[in-house]
Amino acid sequence: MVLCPVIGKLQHKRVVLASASPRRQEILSNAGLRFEVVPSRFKEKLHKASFATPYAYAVETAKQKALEVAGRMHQKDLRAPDVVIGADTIVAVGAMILEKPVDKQDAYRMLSRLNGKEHSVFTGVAIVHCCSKDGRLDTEVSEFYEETTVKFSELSEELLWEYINSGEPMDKAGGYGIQALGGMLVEYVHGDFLNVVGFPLNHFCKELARLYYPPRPEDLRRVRHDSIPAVDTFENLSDSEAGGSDPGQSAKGGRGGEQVDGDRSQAPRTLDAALNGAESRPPFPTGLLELMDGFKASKVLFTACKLKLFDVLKDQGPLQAVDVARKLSTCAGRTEQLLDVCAALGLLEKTHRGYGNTEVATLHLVSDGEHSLQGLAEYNDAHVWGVFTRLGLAVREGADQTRGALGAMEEERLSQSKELTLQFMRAKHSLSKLTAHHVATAFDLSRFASACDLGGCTGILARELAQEYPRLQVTVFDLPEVTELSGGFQRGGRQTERIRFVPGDIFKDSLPEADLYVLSRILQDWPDDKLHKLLSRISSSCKPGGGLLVAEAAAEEEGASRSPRLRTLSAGQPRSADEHRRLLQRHGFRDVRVARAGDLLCVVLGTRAAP
Ligand SMILES: O=c1[nH]cc([C@@H]2O[C@H](COP(=O)(O)OP(=O)(O)OP(=O)(O)O)[C@@H](O)[C@H]2O)c(=O)[nH]1
Repeated sequence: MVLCPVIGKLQHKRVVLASASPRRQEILSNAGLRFEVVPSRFKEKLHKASFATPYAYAVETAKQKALEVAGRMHQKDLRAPDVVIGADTIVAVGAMILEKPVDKQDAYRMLSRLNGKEHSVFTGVAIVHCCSKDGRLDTEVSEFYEETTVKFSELSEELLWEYINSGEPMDKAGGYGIQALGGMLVEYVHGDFLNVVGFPLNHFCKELARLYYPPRPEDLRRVRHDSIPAVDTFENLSDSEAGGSDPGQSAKGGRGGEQVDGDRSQAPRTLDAALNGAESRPPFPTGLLELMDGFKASKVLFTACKLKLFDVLKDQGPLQAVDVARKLSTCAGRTEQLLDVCAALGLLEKTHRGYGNTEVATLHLVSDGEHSLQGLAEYNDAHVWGVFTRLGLAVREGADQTRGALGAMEEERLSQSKELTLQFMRAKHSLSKLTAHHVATAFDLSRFASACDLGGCTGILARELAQEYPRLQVTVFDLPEVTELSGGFQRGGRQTERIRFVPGDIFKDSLPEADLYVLSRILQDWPDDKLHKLLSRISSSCKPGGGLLVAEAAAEEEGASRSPRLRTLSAGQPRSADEHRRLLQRHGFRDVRVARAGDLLCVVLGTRAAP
């Protein structure tokens, strides 16, 4: 959702953030901006002494970063993006400029200089509007800076070294990260906090408002002495009331770009006629192009996982591309390309010390992490990818065939090797870890004394149920080859005493007795005949007053994001709340209630009526 209409103004443009800083990426994506990340290769080596002020240096560096990316992209594709955003954050103590420390001693020098004193943090920002005409790149640059004052407490040598040894200072201007451990060093902040973190979002929105909304005459009178709109100006704007425009037009309308030297009254250079005629061109189809390229991004992620790239970087990173290639025994040139794309996708951070995992990679892509999704990536690469290549055939041959694609895969899995079963289990295990808590808590299940998770695989949901409901006994019912391997996924814990694994086939064997039956992400994989067979078996085993809890991918109209639909495309359309309700009612369940569980699932609970 885009709250702020000025951010929305960039929605149909191809926007590029020319920065490798994960903080900038986070600030802008949190604000609802959709953009690509192309880290700048501009070397931050401008001659500081030649700038009259520290902020002039930051603004010029930001501009050069953005222009380098615009130029490179234009050269490569002969088509530059619409907008390139560059930024540069520095710390200034008097006239001295501090950037990112090069090593621990450097970090120590910086932090000692800041110790017990007040300093300024400047972020220079450049918004470059690009236009290609006759193979030539034309740019219009708007630039500004923001200043925030920060004061450090008096800190002991011991504390400074402890902080330096945490590793946090190394990729941060001035050698500290105010948003993390570095926040403990800070006594006060005057000004925009996000500016210290790396991007002055508020000023950026004001700048967009200035560029995209030409002033009405009464506004001109009101803001005559300050061309930057007040905060409420951009917060209250909407397209209809303000008459949005492109910056080329606003430039014609006379609102000037802010100059580095603080002269805000000068108008910026206008773009050539091609940009002024932009109204007649259709909006840039960013979303569509993203869709067309989406498979490439998935394949990059799968390949990096398969090569164990994130594991290597976790243990030994950051590493230069050539060292990564050596460790993975891969081609150096191609490895560097893979690393750069991973950085552009937000999976890696690229700094002068080399490539390292981002937080999301550390959390979800390292194989032995508590929240690892490695198994899912591996399985999607090895199997789901193949299923989707048969999507055309499935669609041509009808819905049952489409559903059959996953069913066929399931059957293929069953007839195949232990390694394939393990791969399937790892995928299900990692996905269940994300959703189990939501499923277990979607309804109050404390009235049930026993539960049976049908197709419960490694028992992740069983564990969550046992943890949530202290008197609940849980049975995990799954195929013998699955229950046999499930031991490898168990870790200790008191609640495991109340969990047992029973081998069996949900379609053939008698179901274990239980007050509550659970089907989590099972129904979606089967064609209708099998699905009804399964529900009718459950209905026969369930005592009156007992329950059936079903968790399935949520349908889009219930507010789910696009991904659940994609995830189940080859297994048919996710059911709506009403369809779920009717399905359970048809099999003898009443009081059917539906709830959302997290972002992905819809959970349904029904009570078995007396026959
Ligand atoms: O409190 C904090 N202060 C600063 C930061 C981060 O520091 C860096 C500043 O470096 P720079 O502006 O040169 O940006 P880079 O990271 O090198 O990326 P570019 O590709 O844009 O050059 C910046 O990442 C801030 O976010 C911080 O995190 N906390």
